[in-house]
Amino acid sequence: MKIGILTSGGDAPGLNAVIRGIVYSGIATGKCDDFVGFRNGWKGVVDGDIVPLGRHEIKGIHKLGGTILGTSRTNPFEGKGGVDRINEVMAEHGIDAIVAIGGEGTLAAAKRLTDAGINIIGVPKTVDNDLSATDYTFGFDTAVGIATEAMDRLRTTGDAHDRCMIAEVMGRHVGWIALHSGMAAGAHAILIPEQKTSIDQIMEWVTSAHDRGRAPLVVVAEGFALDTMTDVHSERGLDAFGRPRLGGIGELLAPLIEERTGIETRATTLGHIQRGGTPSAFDRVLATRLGMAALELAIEQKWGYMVALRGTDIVNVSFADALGTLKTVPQERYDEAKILFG
Ligand SMILES: Nc1ncnc2c1ncn2[C@@H]1O[C@H](COP(=O)(O)OP(=O)(O)O)[C@@H](O)[C@H]1O
Ligand SMILES: O=P(O)(O)OC[C@H]1O[C@](O)(COP(=O)(O)O)[C@@H](O)[C@@H]1O
Ligand SMILES: [Mg+2]
Repeated sequence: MKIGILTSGGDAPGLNAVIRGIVYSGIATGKCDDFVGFRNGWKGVVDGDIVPLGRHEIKGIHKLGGTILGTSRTNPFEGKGGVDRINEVMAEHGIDAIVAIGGEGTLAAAKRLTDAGINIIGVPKTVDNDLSATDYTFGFDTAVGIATEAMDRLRTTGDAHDRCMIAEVMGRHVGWIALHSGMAAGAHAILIPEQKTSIDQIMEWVTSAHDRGRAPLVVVAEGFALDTMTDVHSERGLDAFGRPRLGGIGELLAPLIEERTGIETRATTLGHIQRGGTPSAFDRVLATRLGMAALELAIEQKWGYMVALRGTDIVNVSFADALGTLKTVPQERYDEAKILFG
């Protein structure tokens, strides 16, 4: 069997470890030794942009951030794409199956293509950790680690100047990165999309921390909205799929907090730093195991399934069951964190 691998959507630390896990386990078990990579996500499938993937290409890549294959947010049904074109490219290159490593967007496309008869296995990826079918996605632990380290640094400069520091993190429409990095850094307030909050409440938390002699740290997820806002804060237009590009809520909150509390306030948006660089050990192990399990699924020809983490086990979930609902931060996880606010 010849397997083509692609990485699609926003990159996440651990993508290379998945690629290595698939190829290496295929070769090591003797189950498959014929792999190629599609460059830049679905774009490479549609364009027939294909590179060899052998032992040489995957050597040591589990330690590297980004993806050796490149990624994009290309929709495989748009432009010259579509089922016929993809079948044509696969036949031309003798490719029997695709392993698609991506988030909910990539996997939604994978489901449509599988329904049309193309052999696809999925591997879930996102720093946002918002896929409901898996307990954790690789990339999340690394992003939380980077954000936590940044917040530790924001706290020392905040302390030195007696300022309120706002750290804005990624996560799109969920607050997982904010919740975990905020708890790890000991934030005085964590603002997430799942919990609309008033400026008065934020002011109360900031003032109470400051009254105890602390330099308040406020962690805000990019998708957070104040209770007075009708929509998320977006000032950079739409992405290729027509979704609002998020970012900037921290800068919006800073003058409001400063004005109401009288405490000098600075905002830092961590942005793509959270997705760059070397994956954590946890993410390398998770990504490698997911890659190995994806290879097994392909050998079993379980098309239309993705691998997922449940507890400490790697399990299989059908695309149909995996897609649909976002994994948001449950009320009890927020309530637990909130006890330590202020
Ligand atoms: N329902 C869908 N059908 C077909 N293609 C889709 C669908 N949803 C998303 N895509 C395509 O997949 C790309 C990757 O999805 P995106 O959400 O950007 O990243 P991720 O895979 O990380 O969630 C999108 O830019 C879009 O072109
Ligand atoms: O890299 P871009 O296109 O600016 O997108 C930023 C978005 O990508 C993410 O980092 C990851 O999202 P996906 O996993 O859906 O690709 C979000 O947290 C963020 O909102
Ligand atoms: Mg997505």
